[in-house]
Amino acid sequence: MEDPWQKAYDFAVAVARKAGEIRKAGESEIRVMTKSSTVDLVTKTDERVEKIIISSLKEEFGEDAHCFIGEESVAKGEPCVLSDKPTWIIDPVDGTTNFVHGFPFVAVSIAFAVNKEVEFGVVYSCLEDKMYKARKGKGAFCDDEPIQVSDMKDINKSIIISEHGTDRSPEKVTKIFSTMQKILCIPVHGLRGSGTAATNMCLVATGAVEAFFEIGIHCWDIAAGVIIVKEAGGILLDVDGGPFDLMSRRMVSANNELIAKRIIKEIEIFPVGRDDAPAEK
Ligand SMILES: Nc1ncnc2c1ncn2[C@@H]1O[C@H](CO)[C@@H](O)[C@H]1OP(=O)(O)O
Ligand SMILES: [Mg+2]
Repeated sequence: MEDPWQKAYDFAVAVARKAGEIRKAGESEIRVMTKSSTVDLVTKTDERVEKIIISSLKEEFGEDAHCFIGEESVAKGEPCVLSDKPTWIIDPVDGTTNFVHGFPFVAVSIAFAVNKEVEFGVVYSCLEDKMYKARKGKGAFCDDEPIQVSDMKDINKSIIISEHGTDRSPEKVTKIFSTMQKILCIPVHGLRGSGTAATNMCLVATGAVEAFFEIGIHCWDIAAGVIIVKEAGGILLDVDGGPFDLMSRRMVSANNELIAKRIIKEIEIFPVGRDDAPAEK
């Protein structure tokens, strides 16, 4: 039987590279704006790159063949609902704050979901020039080399990634730092954060770190990373240990269940609205 999504997968890799190159070339001036708060940044590049990605995909596959969830389109009021229809989930610039400051981890993240399950994902870490990709049942790769999660089972010999997001209300920041303190004091070898969720997940997939968890991320930050981690042999769970839900804005990705569950014991959960929650009137 002909492989139904191979062409889309190959095209996604090409589009991610093209989008990353636009970014690498740089703008003479980065125009920074804010979204939900003064630390939630967006640039004209984010908007421009997302438009280029979506119009390239529409041109290739037809105007109405697929659905789209894109970070900047949702910010402008487009719906963020994952249906059973083939859906592209796009973050044109994951790590916008890094991009604005010249901190060298910025990724383009493109995922494709069918029947609400991610079929393939591509993360182009454009300043490092690393292309991560994975397709359901076909393995995970970095620059065409197979990648595999770490086989570490000992939390005391692990590196864990987390981020602190853009919500700076003291209650949330206190919970985030309390969780980080508890994890550091297990103790673990180290705590890290690249500033991009998509890249963080690829670091789990390559075995550079054992786990990455965050509350507050969005589906477009992690959709491609989800399949890359799974295909590299890792697991995804909710922060309460239940099944992972792409639209819940909560995630633990890890090399194995032992490490994931050990971290989950320390996570102080705080509420965040779902990505697919009905828009407030
Ligand atoms: N409100 C939020 N809380 C936590 N993480 C968020 C967030 N909004 C975006 N992120 C994403 O999480 C990572 C850092 O916390 C980045 O990948 C960032 O994506 P962005 O750069 O596309 O905004
Ligand atoms: Mg993002």
